[in-house]
Amino acid sequence: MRLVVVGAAGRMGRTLVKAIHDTQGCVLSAAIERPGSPALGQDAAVLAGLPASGILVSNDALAAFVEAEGVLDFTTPEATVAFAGLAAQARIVHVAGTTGMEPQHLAKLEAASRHAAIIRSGNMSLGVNLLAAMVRKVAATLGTDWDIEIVEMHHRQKVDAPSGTAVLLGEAAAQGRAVDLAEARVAVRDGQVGARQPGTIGFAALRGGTVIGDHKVIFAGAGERLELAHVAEDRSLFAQGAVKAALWGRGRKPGLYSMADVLGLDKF
Ligand SMILES: NC(=O)C1=CN([C@@H]2O[C@H](COP(=O)(O)OP(=O)(O)OC[C@H]3O[C@@H](n4cnc5c(N)ncnc54)[C@H](OP(=O)(O)O)[C@@H]3O)[C@@H](O)[C@H]2O)C=CC1
Ligand SMILES: O=C(O)C1=N[C@H](C(=O)O)C[C@H](O)C1
Repeated sequence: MRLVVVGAAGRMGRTLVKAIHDTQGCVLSAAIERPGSPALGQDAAVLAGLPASGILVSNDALAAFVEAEGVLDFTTPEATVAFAGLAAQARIVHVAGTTGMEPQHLAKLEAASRHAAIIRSGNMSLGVNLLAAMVRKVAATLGTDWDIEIVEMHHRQKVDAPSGTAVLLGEAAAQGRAVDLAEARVAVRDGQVGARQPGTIGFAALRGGTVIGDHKVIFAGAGERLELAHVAEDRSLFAQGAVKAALWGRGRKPGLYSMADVLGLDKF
């Protein structure tokens, strides 16, 4: 499968180039960065710590997409919306791992998914998607006298909070309780905030050092606590998940899909 990596010089971009190199049946067909990026003209494989491939980083996304079958996109919400439009034009699979997406970005992704398969997830790992399925089940089993709090920690360079994974886990908890996360969510506490409101789902975001991604969902009841956690030890697990998603999406009809679809976890 011919794959383009956008944001190819970023932390995930470099990891994706390596994952494509390591996957039989996949080939890097182009590497894209924004206009003005110092990475333009550099060999994408060399940036990823591999021997030179001859694929030089460029900023002509549409030209790259029409020659490819899929695009792996871990960039920014604005860039991902633009790439979704181009991937729809080129009718190629779009794997969107970008987090911090607001409702207006998601609406545009939804529109683009009428023309091409988009697989979007705040976390492409098997472990987190399995955790989400467990959280949904536990939240459905326990009543609202069990408080739900989601704690995440990431490296100091991360720009969005709460993390996409924390939101994904919050959505799973909200689904389990049959409530709307937008109404139940409490993402900031500072000062005299008053006692915890029953039924809310709280978030706490920690930032520091080089932490790749730690997530914990706490169910706090009277006199006991249940904690479900995931620790990402290497970015390659997200990249491998993204490549798997692209392969799964090849030949699939247009639509907006999730990693749970790719991993067949809906039946869990
Ligand atoms: N779903 C998942 O499993 C995972 C999701 N993520 C998410 O992926 C995203 C990227 O993370 P990370 O790699 O750490 O971030 P980085 O900042 O290291 O990488 C993002 C890259 O995208 C580039 N970029 C930005 N705008 C454009 C554009 N318009 N065209 C082309 N390239 C562009 C940036 O270039 P420049 O720096 O020059 O602006 C940068 O090289 C985040 O939203 C993160 O949360 C991360 C890990 C796993
Ligand atoms: O920015 C990151 O690094 C990560 N982002 C994703 C998120 O926001 O949940 C996934 C992973 O935790 C790493």
